Amino acid sequence: MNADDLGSPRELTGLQRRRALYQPELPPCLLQGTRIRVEFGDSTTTIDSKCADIVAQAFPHIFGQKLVRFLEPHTDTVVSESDAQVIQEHPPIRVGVVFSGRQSPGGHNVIWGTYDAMKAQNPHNVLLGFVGGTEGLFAKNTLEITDDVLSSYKNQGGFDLLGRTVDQIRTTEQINAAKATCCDLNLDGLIIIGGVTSNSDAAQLAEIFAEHNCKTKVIGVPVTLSGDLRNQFVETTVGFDTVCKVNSQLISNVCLDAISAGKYYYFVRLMGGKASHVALECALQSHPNMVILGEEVAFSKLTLKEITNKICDGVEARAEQGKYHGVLVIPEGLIESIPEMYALIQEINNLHSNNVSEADIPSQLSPWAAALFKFLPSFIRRELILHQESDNSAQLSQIDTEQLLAHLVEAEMNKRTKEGKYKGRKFSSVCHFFGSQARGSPPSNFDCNYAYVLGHICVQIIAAGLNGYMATVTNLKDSTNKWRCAAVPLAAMMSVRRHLRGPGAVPIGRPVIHPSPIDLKAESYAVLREKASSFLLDDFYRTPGGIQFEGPGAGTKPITLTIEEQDYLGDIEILQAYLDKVRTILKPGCSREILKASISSIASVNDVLKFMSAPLNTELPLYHFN
Ligand SMILES: O=P(O)(O)OC[C@H]1O[C@](O)(CO)[C@@H](O)[C@@H]1O
Repeated sequence: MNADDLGSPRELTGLQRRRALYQPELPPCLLQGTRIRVEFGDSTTTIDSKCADIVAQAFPHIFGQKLVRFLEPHTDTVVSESDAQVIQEHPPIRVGVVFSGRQSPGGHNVIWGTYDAMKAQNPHNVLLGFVGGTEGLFAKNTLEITDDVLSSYKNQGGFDLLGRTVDQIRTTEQINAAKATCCDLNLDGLIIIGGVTSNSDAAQLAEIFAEHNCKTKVIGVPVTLSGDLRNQFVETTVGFDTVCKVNSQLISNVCLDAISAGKYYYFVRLMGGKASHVALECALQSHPNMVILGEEVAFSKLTLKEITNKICDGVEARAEQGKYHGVLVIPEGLIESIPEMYALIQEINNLHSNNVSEADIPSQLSPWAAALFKFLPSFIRRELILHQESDNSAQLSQIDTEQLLAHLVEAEMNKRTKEGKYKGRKFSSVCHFFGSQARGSPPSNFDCNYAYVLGHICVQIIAAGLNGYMATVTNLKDSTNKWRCAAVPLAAMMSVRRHLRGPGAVPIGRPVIHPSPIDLKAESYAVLREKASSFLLDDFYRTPGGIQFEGPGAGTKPITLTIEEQDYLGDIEILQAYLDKVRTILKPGCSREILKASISSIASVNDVLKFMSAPLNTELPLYHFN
């Protein structure tokens, strides 16, 4: 990457110029300018109480800190004056900000929000961006953020204002370099923008700074498209909303393309890290025929063979209905959830950690792993041994799991054909990986607002002198004026993995913030499973459309369903009821195709609602049946 290309003014298109004019909304507590009430709540331990001792030992300086809320100064409060304060004085401060995670729509607005809040507190405040991500931090490569610098990056996608590199502040050398930079630049605060790994690194840095009496306060901001930094304190991450909306649109386009020609199976893999939040959300939005989540595969311990058979059974069932097209959605983390693949990847990771070269890895695998490795197509073998991610795991974005599955499904379908078990047309597939197509999108209004608010909160955290905290906002499903702003100790989100379950469980590894998996007991997953056979056979495709930033279409989409769960469940129930009702009044001769076309063109749930409450003989809204 050429650092000279970063941070320079961009030539904006008409849409980008309009987007730059969008003014993100702030909740009331942040509208009061500099008069904000800081309220200290309970002391924290950790989200997994069984690890509290280990976390306390690893982070003696930042463990156990209090939860903090930011409120309007006049808010009635039940806490004593010693537990709340309105900071009156704002001497000039110097703050650094760094992108330490993969690009995610909305990241630029964290910087904008930080800048605006700093300038409102004191016009002499200085915000320095580190050019080239964490490597820029180590090398003290800065760009002062000004109105001019920001002007072409407001509400825009990408991370190209500052760029990013290794996403890691972990080795002694890296930590020392970061410390030297913060001391030399006399920083009061360092804001680290990223996901679970970067926020774990932020905690480590905060601990070391506290131990060495370094005055720089370290703050983490939850920004990752994966949506996996989610726990009792964090509802969602910046970028997840946009990425799910864009991917859902892409999937629904693929669905309509598939049904139009009726000849291909589309295998779509979605970027989103180890957890399957993006895949679940997009499946609920677009209703592809099949979706296989990593968490359910891990839970049921499904092998590669079983997954292949499951897909082939779906293909056969559809062929019986004369359908030779379909759409399968998988998360990129699926590969690691398949037990035998997980074990193989672990062996490869261990060899990497022992500095075995990529070329030598195949010959050093254990016999069973070598056998599995040999069975895999050569493109997957090549991808599996690529060098590791910054958290020492496999590079999921580089492993074409959708192509592996398409390859195995085709082989199995050919076998079934030869054996006379499958008599349908030849199986044919097209593969897609949707990653940067969505990741580089202009952020949705939700992500613009969320990121901008988090930037403001970072400044309040630094003004309150807090170290080792994450900026958070809750109540996100409500309008911005009901959002609740807070700061949560990073140590409170940490836990340690265990080897086994139960009393004999042995903790392994150091405490970090782990990605949260899909909760298989959650309502959203239950809906997906309940509708699985309808999705598989009925081509119940849903067209959420592209993001509408303004105008009549802008307010029609909910934020991600996993936050808006209840509203969505209503939506899907209504659609199903609509389908049932349509079926009961179909005139003889109305073809199934027409019915399907009408269902997939439903424009608004309100139309359906109106129809549902009308008498049975009412003419169908929007659609005509022969
Ligand atoms: O584009 P890159 O560098 O391959 O990064 C992709 C990775 O980044 C993430 O978005 C976040 O870690 C993962 O979901 C994905 O595997």
